Amino acid sequence: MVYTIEFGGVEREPGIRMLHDMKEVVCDREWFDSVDDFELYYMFRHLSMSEAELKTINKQHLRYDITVIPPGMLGREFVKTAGHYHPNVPGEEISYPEVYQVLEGEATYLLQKHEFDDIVDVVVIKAKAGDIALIPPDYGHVTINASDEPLKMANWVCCDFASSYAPFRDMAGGAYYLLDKGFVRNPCYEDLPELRYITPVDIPEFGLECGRDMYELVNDTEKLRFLKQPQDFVGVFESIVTI
Ligand SMILES: O=P(O)(O)OC[C@H]1O[C@](O)(CO)[C@@H](O)[C@@H]1O
Repeated sequence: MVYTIEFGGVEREPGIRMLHDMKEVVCDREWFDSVDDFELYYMFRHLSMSEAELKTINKQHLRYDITVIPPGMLGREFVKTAGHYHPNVPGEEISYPEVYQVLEGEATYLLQKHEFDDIVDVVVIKAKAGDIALIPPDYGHVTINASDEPLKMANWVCCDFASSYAPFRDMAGGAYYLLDKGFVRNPCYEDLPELRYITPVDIPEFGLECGRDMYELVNDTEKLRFLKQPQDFVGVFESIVTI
């Protein structure tokens, strides 16, 4: 039976990420080779509470999604998303950012920044229900559910681009794996910086407040312009990532 959620009074069917979609990025290869395929997480994209709001969201080139990641282990590793980067905004030297909010459960976000062939920064944000986690431009990201409850999270993102999964696939996953014994380095990456931990914060410039449902920004989409024109908000991104 398909796992569904209700949003805006409508039952929604998900896109489903299967274990086999994650073939290249799972740490525990022995475990991977020993199990049959199964459903890992559920992606409900292009959501809105009403048709009128969907029109507003589409007109603004935005997308509001919900993702549900049931708890579980991929062998020794906690269940996670495939990991992706976003492309640069056309004509700019900066990539599209994204913002997540945990709706239920707990998330561990792993963010990593490339400069040429090097990873120059790796950041962990641990977030609980209500918390906001901003993915600044130029950071690839993975979401991990390291709890024993389902993780339900929302995101706002610009809908004008396709995510890039290849950098994570080519390196057998993110810079660090979160195993039952804690974070370990992914040996495919050379010269990794130490993990940095930052905490979820309110971002008043973007109308984002921990504990306040960020879907409400559908009524104030100007606040979400940073998702489409991040080049105008570089100072705000810098202040958040250095906290
Ligand atoms: O498997 P992916 O594409 O990394 O997706 C995880 C979630 O991230 C998003 O792509 C947003 O970045 C959601 O639409 C999706 O549900």
